[in-house]
Amino acid sequence: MSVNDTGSHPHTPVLLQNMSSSTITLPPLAPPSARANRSTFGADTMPALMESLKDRLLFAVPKKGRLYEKCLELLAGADIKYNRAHRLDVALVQNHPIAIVFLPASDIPRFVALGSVALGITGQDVIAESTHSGSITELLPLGFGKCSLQVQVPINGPVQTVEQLAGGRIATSFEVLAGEFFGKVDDDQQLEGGERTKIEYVGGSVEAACALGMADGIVDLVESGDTMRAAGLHPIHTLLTSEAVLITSRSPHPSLTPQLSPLIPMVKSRFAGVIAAKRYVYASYNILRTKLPDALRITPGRRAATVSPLDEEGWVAVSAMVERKEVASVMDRLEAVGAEDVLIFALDNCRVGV
Ligand SMILES: Nc1ncnc2c1ncn2[C@@H]1O[C@H](COP(=O)(O)OP(=O)(O)OP(=O)(O)O)[C@@H](O)[C@H]1O
Ligand SMILES: O=P(O)(O)OC[C@H]1O[C@H](OP(=O)(O)OP(=O)(O)O)[C@H](O)[C@@H]1O
Repeated sequence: MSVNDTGSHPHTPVLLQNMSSSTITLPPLAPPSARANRSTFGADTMPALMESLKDRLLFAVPKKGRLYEKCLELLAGADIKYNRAHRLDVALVQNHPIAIVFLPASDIPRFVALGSVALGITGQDVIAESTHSGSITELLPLGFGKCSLQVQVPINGPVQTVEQLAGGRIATSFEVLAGEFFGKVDDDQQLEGGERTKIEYVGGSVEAACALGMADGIVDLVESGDTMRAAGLHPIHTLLTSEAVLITSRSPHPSLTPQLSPLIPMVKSRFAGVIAAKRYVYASYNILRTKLPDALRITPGRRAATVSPLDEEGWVAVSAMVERKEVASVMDRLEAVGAEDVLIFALDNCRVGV
């Protein structure tokens, strides 16, 4: 994961670099040589594309990496349909006045904060690292891309605390967050001669830095911990936990017209429905009315369970939403209190909030 939110961005899609339309604010241009090599958006294509983006809400989605597939699933679940031409980083949505803009996850906070795009998906880690975090509102946590930003050191090395790392060398893609964190450690430690911890930027494979002798410790993202274990590292401190979030700018761009503004709550509520449908299942069972209190303690439902009389004296049917991750244990416990005909249904979609 490489983060570079402050300077010019060699990977910023040429479409966005070249467009000059009232609908978007322009990031810095890439060097002419870089532009000359990217022939996807010829002079013929550009005006038509710019015209088609007018009166559309621009929505930035990571173009690759850990968040990409999950974002596509979310868009499909929310019935946001688009055609993406080969090599094109902009896709027009067919059934809404929205255009999806595929950007590097680390650039999305900047585009959203500047109002160049109205909505975006990226990781909270990337937002925290961004110089624009103060201009961004998180609308909805998306439940994927969960990871932690940790200080990791060699398992058998001489350094085992962050205090011992003070004055040493740290390799990271998160220069801002690591710099802030070790700045405080340095302030507390007051090393002789005012020595400070050195933060070295690396764009990826950060875990290799200690073995290569370029760092005493690293600051990097960890999910399962497999990468760090394989590199002989272990965590000694967690700077933050993160997941993917739907974001917008704190101060909406003037291009966000009254026609386009309602699309933001619509996308948010559709995404929330897709997330909830993944998180919950629908449980239904029959039980003797005398055992109902025991059963309702197991399946209280989100607001309350639905209880209906059965056409058999003394029996009721119960239905309630249950968290998917708990479903096996819920079924065991229902059986134990006398529930019969326990059925579990997957939800296709729903509107219940998350
Ligand atoms: N191991 C992981 N598990 C879960 N989420 C992760 C993990 N690594 C990264 N992420 C999340 O995905 C985001 C994008 O990371 P990823 O490494 O896929 O970026 P990328 O777009 O490939 O960027 P780069 O080219 O800079 O490496 C991160 O900012 C973080 O929010
Ligand atoms: O705890 P784990 O589940 O093993 O995941 C952690 C790894 O995932 C990320 O890198 P990624 O694989 O995205 O590649 P990168 O090093 O090129 O950024 C991160 O930088 C770690 O290397």
